[in-house]
Amino acid sequence: MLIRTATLPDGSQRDVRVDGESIAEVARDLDAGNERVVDASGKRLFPGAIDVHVHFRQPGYPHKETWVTGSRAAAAGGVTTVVDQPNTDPPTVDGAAFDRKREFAADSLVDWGINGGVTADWDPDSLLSRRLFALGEVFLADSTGDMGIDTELFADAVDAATDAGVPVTVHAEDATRFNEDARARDDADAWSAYRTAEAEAAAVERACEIAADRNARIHIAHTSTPEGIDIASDAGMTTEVTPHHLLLSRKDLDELGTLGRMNPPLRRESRRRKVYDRVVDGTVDVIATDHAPHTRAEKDASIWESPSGVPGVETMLPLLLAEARDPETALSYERVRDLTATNPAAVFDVPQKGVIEPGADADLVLVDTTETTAISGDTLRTDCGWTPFEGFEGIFPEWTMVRGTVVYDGDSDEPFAAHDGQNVRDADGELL
Ligand SMILES: O=C1C[C@@H](C(=O)O)NC(=O)N1
Repeated sequence: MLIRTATLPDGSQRDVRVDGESIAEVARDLDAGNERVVDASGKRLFPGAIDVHVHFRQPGYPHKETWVTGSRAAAAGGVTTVVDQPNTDPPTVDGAAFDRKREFAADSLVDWGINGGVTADWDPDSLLSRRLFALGEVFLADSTGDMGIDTELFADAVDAATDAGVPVTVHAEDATRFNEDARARDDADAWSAYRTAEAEAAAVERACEIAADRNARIHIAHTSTPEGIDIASDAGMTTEVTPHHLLLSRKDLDELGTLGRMNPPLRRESRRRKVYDRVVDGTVDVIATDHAPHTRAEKDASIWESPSGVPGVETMLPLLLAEARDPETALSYERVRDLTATNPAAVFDVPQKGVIEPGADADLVLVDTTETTAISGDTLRTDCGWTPFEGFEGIFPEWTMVRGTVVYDGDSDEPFAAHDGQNVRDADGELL
């Protein structure tokens, strides 16, 4: 396929030739051979997004999401690689559980990686002998799945992963810093009052100290506070922010109710703005969704009983593109590309993804940034059927390509192609 006159994220116009699964050429005025030509003039072409933090719920909870519905949601949102987290049933804490999850991942329309987790009864030897994407999210406090561990076990896990050459991602909250007084309340904001910003900052600090003592590098998942971001960044570690911590705050909880409960929770508007600044200025490395679907019926409970988590894989890139288009924000299309594709590929060492360059995987997303659509839970592909971003404007893909195959075509009556997503390759081009 020859994609003609596409506007790349940096504003330059190029032709992009796709040959098989890879990008063959990126240049001006390429001659068309015997191939399909797509006129992309006036449209923008992005590298497919790499969402390094999704919960696709299989095995264990297929009523919340499956690899089929989750990966369709990803493709419809311009995400061409997803990385699944270990809090499934069974939890992905040994080699057998990894192998079992791999069978479900075979249903994925987009490329994928599988993370391994840590619990008191994990089996590091068998787990780390598998081709993990990363060890993580390692939970330093309980969340969905109750996989919180203490810092001693965390230190052992960092040692084991570092010896095996596997990156570590951390869910950093310190439950000893939660505000027990908030337990007396029953409004939706009580969750944010309970799981405090200080609890995140303290856990980030401790995790970074443990890593630094070992000369190891860790990646802090879904940082929700400027304090947490700054501590990690000053310690030379990488950070990730979710779209919900970037765009929503405690002031939205009146309307969201328990749909706005997640871990870490939404923060005050003043903190959200500072998180946004750090996303714009390059302090934050990665945007990832923490796509954590639960059914509406499950969420429809008291703030203390409702499960934590919101869906997000389908709306991340559309929301960020709408932010970049808005002249009132300082977010650029180039920065969106870096946060969603180039940086996650660099942080996790997946060099064949995240860039539009000859030799890279042809993971591409074409968008028309002149058109926005109001986001609605009714039309999203995630099986949970709701979104915390109801009514927000998004710029959705016209089509999404994974390794040369258009897996999602928004103009078609049958938008999803049959396609086998693959485990991403490691730096040597070997299948993970
Ligand atoms: O850490 C997590 C886990 C996730 C889930 O539901 O799996 N939901 C969250 O809100 N945070």
